[in-house]
Amino acid sequence: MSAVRLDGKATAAKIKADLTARVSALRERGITPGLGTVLVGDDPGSQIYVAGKHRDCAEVGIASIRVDLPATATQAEVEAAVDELNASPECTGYIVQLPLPKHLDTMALLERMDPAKDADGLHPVNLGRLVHMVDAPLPCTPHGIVLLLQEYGVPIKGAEVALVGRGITVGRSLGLLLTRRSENATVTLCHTGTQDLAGHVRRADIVVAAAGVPGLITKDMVKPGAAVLDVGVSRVNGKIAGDVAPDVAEVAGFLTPNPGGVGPMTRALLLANVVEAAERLHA
Ligand SMILES: Nc1nc(=O)c2c([nH]1)NC[C@@H]1CN(c3ccc(C(=O)N[C@@H](CCC(=O)O)C(=O)O)cc3)C=[N+]21
Repeated sequence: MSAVRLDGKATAAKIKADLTARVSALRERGITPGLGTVLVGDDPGSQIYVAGKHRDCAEVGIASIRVDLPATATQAEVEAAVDELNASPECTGYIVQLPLPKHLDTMALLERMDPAKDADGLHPVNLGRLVHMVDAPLPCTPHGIVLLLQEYGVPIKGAEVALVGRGITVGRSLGLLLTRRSENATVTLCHTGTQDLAGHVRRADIVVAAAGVPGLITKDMVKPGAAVLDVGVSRVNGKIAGDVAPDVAEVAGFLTPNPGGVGPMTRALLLANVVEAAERLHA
């Protein structure tokens, strides 16, 4: 048996085609959505992601504004960049690329962002709205995962879901998303303090691996037929290594390739947040 491939690249292309049409409708009204990125330092991974985001923008007709600061930038300098994007009419949504260098106060910077321009859905006000189950820009990776499962008809309602990793960008936020009434999944949020990880994963109909530990999820841990989504982006010998061991494909019913799975969905849903912010602003 071999798992159905959850093709994030192809699904993201469909989403981008829809966004391209919505961007041209906005442009006909004289409105150009614009994505801002704030990148501090020269982490090679972050450089690649930010460059990719600007390429994606060009593809769907979104303008982009890039602010790059040196690794030595002070809190005040990064705050000034945030203030500038908050005030800029060309910027309808932006992100501060994470993680930031250790000397910076990430929470203070996120709180300083205009929640209406929060393209990542990670502003505490927007995460609070998600907790309250009211409308807000959604975190991109969790939203992308839900759309990818829906695209392939993987049932979410009533499913047992094991989330591996409690990070704010994936596990924690995805748990909130999947337990809304509209999704109605049952979620177990596993983390480094979990006693019996294999036991929790084995019960799951859907497994999302976002721990950043290469090969953490092995074949023996996966229930036959389960959907497995690999969010891991570790680098081992220069190559992307996911959190899911390759032979999981022999037992899983559905599996994301990596690369080509969750990553492209994350990028597409970032664009969606920027377009939605522009639509909301000019409604
Ligand atoms: N504020 C913030 N928001 C983020 O969304 C954010 C962040 N900070 N910091 C870093 C992580 C990582 N991340 C990825 C997005 C897409 C791919 C992606 O599209 N990857 C391609 C492969 C790209 C390659 O080959 O390097 C793929 O999976 O097919 C990967 C990683 C977003 N992040």
